[in-house]
Amino acid sequence: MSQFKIYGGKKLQGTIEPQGAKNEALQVLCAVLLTSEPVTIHNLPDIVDVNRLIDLLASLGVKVTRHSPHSYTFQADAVDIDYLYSDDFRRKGAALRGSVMIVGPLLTRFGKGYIPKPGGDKIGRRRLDTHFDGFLKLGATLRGNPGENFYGVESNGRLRGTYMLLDEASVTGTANIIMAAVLAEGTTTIYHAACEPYIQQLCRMLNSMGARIEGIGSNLLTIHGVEALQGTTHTCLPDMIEVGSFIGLAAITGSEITIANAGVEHLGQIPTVFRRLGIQLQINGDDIHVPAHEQYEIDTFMDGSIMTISDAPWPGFTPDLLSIVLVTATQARGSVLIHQKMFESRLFFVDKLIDMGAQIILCDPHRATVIGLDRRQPLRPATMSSPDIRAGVSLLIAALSADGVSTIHNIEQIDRGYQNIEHRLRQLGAEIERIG
Ligand SMILES: CC(=O)N[C@H]1[C@@H](OP(=O)(O)OP(=O)(O)OC[C@H]2O[C@@H](n3ccc(=O)[nH]c3=O)[C@H](O)[C@@H]2O)O[C@H](CO)[C@@H](O)[C@@H]1O
Ligand SMILES: C=C(OP(=O)(O)O)C(=O)O
Repeated sequence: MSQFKIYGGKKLQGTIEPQGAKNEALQVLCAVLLTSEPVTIHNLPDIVDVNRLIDLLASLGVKVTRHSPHSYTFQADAVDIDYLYSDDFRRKGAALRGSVMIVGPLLTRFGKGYIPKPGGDKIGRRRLDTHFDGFLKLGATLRGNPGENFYGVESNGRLRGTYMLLDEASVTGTANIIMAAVLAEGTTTIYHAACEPYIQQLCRMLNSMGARIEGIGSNLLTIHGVEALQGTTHTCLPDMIEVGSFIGLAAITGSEITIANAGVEHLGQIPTVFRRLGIQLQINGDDIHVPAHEQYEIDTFMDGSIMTISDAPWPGFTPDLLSIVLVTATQARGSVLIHQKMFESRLFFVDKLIDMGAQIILCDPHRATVIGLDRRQPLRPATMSSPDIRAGVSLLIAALSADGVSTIHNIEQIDRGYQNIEHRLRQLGAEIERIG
């Protein structure tokens, strides 16, 4: 297992550009299975999860042409459905969360879709009920044995459009059901749909392939099924989670950083939430300039009560940035309650920050109160291990702000979602070494 050695306490400076969005990439890659024609995708992040999914597609018989690390053409004109029965598939499919989204396209186009219990971060229970309830409503039947951690759906003939109210606005669940419904017979209405920019982008791509999806950006989607889809070219948006990560990094290290081509119009609540921590953000066109902050002061609510930052399905604040907000708050002036509503085990990493000298009270698995140090004392360097992708980057940010040498183990978690991060941060002046 590899490690980062970080020589922290230095101010950084310069311009950094976000990679393409990981969670969008995982959706649109699965969508290539919906047509036999070529689909070209640009701005794919060169990260472990995306490369694993591309490898899985290739194993399924999809022709993969790599133009650059970020641009590929895929052609699913000879899909090998028998691969779904192989041990290799059980292994590769289980390695990442995003692989679950091959089920919808395979089911609707080939009449069967299977998936081993997918991987991804260990951040609490991550159920798949929404996905499978949706497939069943479209007329599929369950096959396989959930006890064996292998789930399958099959259909005899074309899926049939219907009305469905999702039990929760699951991001990958909505994407999976949309992809199944675009080729179903008749009209599907999905209420309580997730509508993250990832989903909006998927819907735009599918419409450019000939799908008929209405209501994009809302929680009520109407999908008129079509017989077949054609090829297209699609470009992924900048990764909003990277944008938020860089804002937090700039503030806590007191660095002046410009985030170029940040996809500002797609960031939703992200700038507002960081501004509530007292961070100034200057938006110049599509760039975000974060000036060097000697201090930043957490706002209170209008009535003077303590600020709470919590996650919610889009257009609420994404859960994937709460760990970054939390670490950024440790050097602010003032206090904030971080309330992680969606995931049960995503805040446990705060014990590492407490070891580094941060003042945090973990109230329960979902809530932590941060009492900002107002830079009275820097965080202390530490040796730690990255429990999940976002906690990993939060610890990396903490280490960059700490005076001295820190080590982070299990950085494979960070590599899942951040492209060549040490190289990009070194260009801002960070001192980071990868060992192993
Ligand atoms: C590959 C990918 O795209 N992963 C993202 C996707 O995961 P994923 O699609 O797996 O996450 P879901 O949206 O299904 O659910 C995430 C968690 O939130 C809970 N939940 C969800 C919706 C809701 O209305 N109420 C609720 O409590 C679920 O029970 C679950 O515990 O969306 C998550 C939520 O934005 C992100 O953290 C992940 O980065
Ligand atoms: C939780 C995340 O990823 P995944 O769903 O792939 O585990 C994330 O990107 O923060």
